[in-house]
Amino acid sequence: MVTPSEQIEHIYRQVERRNPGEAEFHQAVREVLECLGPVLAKYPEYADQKIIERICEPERQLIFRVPWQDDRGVVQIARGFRVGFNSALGPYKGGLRFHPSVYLGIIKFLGFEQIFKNALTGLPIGGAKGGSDFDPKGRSDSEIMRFCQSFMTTLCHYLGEYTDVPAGDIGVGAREIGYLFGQYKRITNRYESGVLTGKSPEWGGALVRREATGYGTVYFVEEMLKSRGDSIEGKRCTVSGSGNVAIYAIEKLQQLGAKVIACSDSNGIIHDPRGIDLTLLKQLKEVERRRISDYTAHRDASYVQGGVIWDIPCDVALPCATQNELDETSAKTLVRNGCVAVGEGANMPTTPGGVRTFIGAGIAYGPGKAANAGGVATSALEMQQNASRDAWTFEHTERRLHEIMKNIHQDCFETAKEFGSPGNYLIGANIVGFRRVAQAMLAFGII
Ligand SMILES: NC(=O)C1=CN([C@@H]2O[C@H](COP(=O)(O)OP(=O)(O)OC[C@H]3O[C@@H](n4cnc5c(N)ncnc54)[C@H](O)[C@@H]3O)[C@@H](O)[C@H]2O)C=CC1
Ligand SMILES: O=C(O)CCC(=O)C(=O)O
Repeated sequence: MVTPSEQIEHIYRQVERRNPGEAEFHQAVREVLECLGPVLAKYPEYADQKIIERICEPERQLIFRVPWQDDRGVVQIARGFRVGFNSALGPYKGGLRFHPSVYLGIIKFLGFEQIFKNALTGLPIGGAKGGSDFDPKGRSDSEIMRFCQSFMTTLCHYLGEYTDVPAGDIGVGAREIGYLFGQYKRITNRYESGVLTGKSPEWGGALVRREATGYGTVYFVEEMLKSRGDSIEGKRCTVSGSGNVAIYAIEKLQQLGAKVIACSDSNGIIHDPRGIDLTLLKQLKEVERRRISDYTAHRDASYVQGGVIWDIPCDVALPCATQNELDETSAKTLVRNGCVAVGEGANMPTTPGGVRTFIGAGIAYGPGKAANAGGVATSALEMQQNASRDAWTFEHTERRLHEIMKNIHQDCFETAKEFGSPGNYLIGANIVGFRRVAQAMLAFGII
């Protein structure tokens, strides 16, 4: 008789063997699979129908050449990716990442995470991710436009509001979505608003989508603290990154009465004990697209090149930059310094050792697929508005986002309890997301 944990170990070994060299994908799969033992014990039909094995195999994977010309007239060749991982709950949905570190293993880890995250939102969206190893840093506006046009020239054949709906991620914001949408419209001869989300509100985008991931992460942390009789008000917070997710996490933390004392970019960290000046940060990062070190030219704060933000004592830590940015050593430092809550705005920012440290210490740990689901949830709200040719107010959309985040928290909280691990949001999130997808897959038969 093979036990559920032996079955799971066997499946994981198969995934490793079939996807060599994709370390981030292996890490994401292992984390989910390690939570599923009690689920297989309760639902033996999942094993009979090989639901886990099917979920670990993407439904489709596209890799394509993206040739483009730089401002000097030199031809450049990048690689494009789009992985449609699972469409049991709806059309493929997930962002595009433009960053030189992108390869198939990164896109697959992100796409895999997206399956469960999207299921957690309770909205009808499947899981996908895409992107390119194109490096937008230092590129002119016209280079970005030419690259986006070339990228979409190939990708457009695989998209559609009922098929696959990309959005932004690292290196892809409203500017890139504009160029991508323009090219899609030109090639297909269709003004298909619902084919991309994260659009500008002037031409079909949802208000609050820009803010949604950061705001949602803070709402999730607020719920975790509330469940422990605590609140965000007055907390000292550190937020890594200074991109879309970080900026709007800082905004919501400040609105709720917290003080954010540090943020970062890939070069270094800013420590501003009086509290980050958000107007200045937005001007530097969103308008002027500068490095965060320039903050100190305008304000009395310290900049540490290559510093570790998690060394700064705080009550609440929000990793909002990139995968594996918070390791076991940093996790131990945070716990030792009295940190009571961690909310992952980024995807898989904490290494497995770091996650074990947080859970072992009993602090409130909100895993990315639950805590940062507000971004994709608001993308689904953007799709709703596009489908009904409607545009909701900021207040209405933010209220919907807030409700969704509260529901995600509640579902994770209750499910962790149901499976014997109260307070463990990692187990709660993975089981809620997995069970929803698994039930739909069972209903569809072997496809
Ligand atoms: N944009 C969205 O709606 C969503 C984004 N995410 C995740 O949030 C994270 C951040 O994404 P965005 O803010 O959209 O990207 P972005 O491109 O707007 O910003 C990324 C930020 O991270 C910083 N960064 C990158 N590597 C770093 C490192 N090693 N150390 C410190 N800082 C570093 C960059 O300097 C930049 O400030 C990513 O993990 C992304 O997958 C998750 C859910 C939705
Ligand atoms: O809004 C979306 O469709 C995707 C957001 C995303 O890429 C993510 O949740 O990591």
